Amino acid sequence: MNASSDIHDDPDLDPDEAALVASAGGAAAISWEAPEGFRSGFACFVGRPNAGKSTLTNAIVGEKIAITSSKPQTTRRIIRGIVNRPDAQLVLVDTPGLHRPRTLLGERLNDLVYETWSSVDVIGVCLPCNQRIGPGDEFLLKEISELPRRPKLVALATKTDLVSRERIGQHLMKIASMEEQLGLHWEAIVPVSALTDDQVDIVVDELVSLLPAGPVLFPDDEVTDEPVETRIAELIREAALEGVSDELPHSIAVIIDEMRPREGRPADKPMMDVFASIVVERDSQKGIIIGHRGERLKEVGRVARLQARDLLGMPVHLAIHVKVMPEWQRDAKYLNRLGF
Ligand SMILES: Nc1nc2c(ncn2[C@@H]2O[C@H](COP(=O)(O)OP(=O)(O)OP(=O)(O)O)[C@@H](O)[C@H]2O)c(=O)[nH]1
Repeated sequence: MNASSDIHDDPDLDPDEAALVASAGGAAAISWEAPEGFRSGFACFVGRPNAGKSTLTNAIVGEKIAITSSKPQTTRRIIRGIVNRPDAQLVLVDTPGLHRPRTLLGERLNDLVYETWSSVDVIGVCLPCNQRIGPGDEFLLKEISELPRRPKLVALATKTDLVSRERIGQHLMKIASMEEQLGLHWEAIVPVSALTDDQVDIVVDELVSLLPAGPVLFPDDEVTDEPVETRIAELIREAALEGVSDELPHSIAVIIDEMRPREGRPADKPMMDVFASIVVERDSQKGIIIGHRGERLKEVGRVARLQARDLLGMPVHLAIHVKVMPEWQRDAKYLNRLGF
């Protein structure tokens, strides 16, 4: 194992940051009793890689919680977002994609997927309008229909902004015909574009209508119960994946080595020190991440630092090391260390 390239951004407050810190103190938790007829429960989105699951989750929850990327299969952890309404609380669970396991990591991820599917009340099946429904989608639905405890299903025809109305119509007909073909039942079929925010509210209405009666499950000022360290690790991973070659995404993991408030700062001007490692499998991959004269890593740090600052509501000093851990995806010891 070896470490390299360390980036340190200028930690001084700029006026923007000062404003952010000033406005971060005022949020108060509101608590209320669940009224008669209140519904609560869990939902997740499934679909082929790139189907738009994370983007839809973000559009619904209205805060950046899951990572989105133009590369397939980058959503690796379960991340919950919570929608609070006067009549319901909807907890969204984001799952990794299901794929043929080639490594121990692959097997563990698939187990996680089945576990998540079985534990939710509703599954939203994302079927992008710009791609034909194929064997991959059918495989996924067959797996769901064979679960011992089958949740309710809603079909979501995603990315409607990319195609014509005529094409949307054909796509919806095809989705409807899957009921008979695969012996399943859609509670609803909803066309939606998360990108242009078209029908996102209808998706939420449908999901909520399928939840059981129940109390508030999480305090209503919580957007996600994912530890903040995990969310910052995801932000760094997302930034590191931007614009890198196709073989890299599966080989990247991020560990937050340490996160602590900077000592000696005035109480009204806090700052967070974050020490993180990007883990890759080979020296050549380390080179790609770091880039010529460290330029790429510096950019990764800059992007992730600004997002971490928004998340924490205070300036962040971010130091990133790149480490090589050969074959980490196959090694139980490394996987445990990385939290899988
Ligand atoms: N035009 C358009 N693009 C979208 C929409 N939703 C998602 N995308 C894009 O599609 C790509 C994949 O979206 P994601 O939300 O990451 O897809 P995912 O299903 O979570 O992908 P995996 O994590 O790989 O399983 C990204 O480039 C998104 O910007 C949409 O409604 N319209």
